[in-house]
Amino acid sequence: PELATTFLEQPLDNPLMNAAGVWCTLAAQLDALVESSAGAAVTKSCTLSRRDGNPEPRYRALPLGSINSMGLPNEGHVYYLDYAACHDYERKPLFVSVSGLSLDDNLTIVAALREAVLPAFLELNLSCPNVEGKPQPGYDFEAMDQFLAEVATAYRRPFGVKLPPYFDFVHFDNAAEILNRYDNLAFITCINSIGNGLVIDTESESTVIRPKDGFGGLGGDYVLPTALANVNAFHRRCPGKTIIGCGGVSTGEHVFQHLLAGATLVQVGTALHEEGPSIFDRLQKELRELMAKKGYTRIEDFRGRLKTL
Ligand SMILES: O=C(O)c1[nH]c(=O)[nH]c(=O)c1I
Repeated sequence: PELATTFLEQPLDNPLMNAAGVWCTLAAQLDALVESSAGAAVTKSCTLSRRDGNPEPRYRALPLGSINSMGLPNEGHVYYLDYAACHDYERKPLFVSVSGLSLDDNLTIVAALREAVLPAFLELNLSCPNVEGKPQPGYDFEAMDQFLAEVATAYRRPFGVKLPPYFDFVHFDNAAEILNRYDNLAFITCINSIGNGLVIDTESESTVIRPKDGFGGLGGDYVLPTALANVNAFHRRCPGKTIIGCGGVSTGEHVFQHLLAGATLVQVGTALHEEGPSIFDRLQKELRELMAKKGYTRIEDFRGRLKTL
């Protein structure tokens, strides 16, 4: 079976990539992703200036996934624009994730990305749940609409957004109605971590991460059904846009389910953090085996064809 696919008319060897924030904060990590069999790569969400992020421990792997409150540690937007300027786009696409701390910061970063005239894809992160005192725009529809109006106008080129998970059909409807207003908003990445979960260690009777009294974003097995729901909800509501699935992927079967739900590309976070970039070989092998068993030769044979009862 063939895993080759296209994204915004660009050819990719396969639909797999990292989730923003995982294995992508430093150039050496990004180089490892470019060397790996991932079909594409995305940079750590960046702010205007470099940030240390939250105090450690701020990430914890768990039997069923992970919890994190990294606090947006990154090298500042220029570092990632420089990386994007040196990337070989013939080899695989590169996405630049942007999560400015204000609308003005986002506009400054987006303007710099546009001035650089690079083939990189902008993934505007509206869903970081871990910066104290900063509510995430994805849960404030007025703010989200304002951010998108200004960024869409300033950037003028195709871009995408990284959304938080929603849990209510009215929220799916309201978010989709906003996204559909922007013609150059070309792709939607669902989902970011499920924000502000609390993991308790019974033996020590304590939280397991330091920031925010132990509250942090959940990833891994915990979030797969929510991720699939958000992928399918926006696939149904935004027919003109491309969906990137993210959340709960650790096997080829999970990749298959995201594609069935309507995703075009599939991002891997927690499992990549734990297994390393060789995971992309395993996921492709498992996906090919599943496709062969089902008699599919290409991704378009089943992508978006989830049946209902
Ligand atoms: O804490 C983080 O750095 C972080 N952590 C997440 O789980 N999602 C995000 O978008 C971000 I910007």
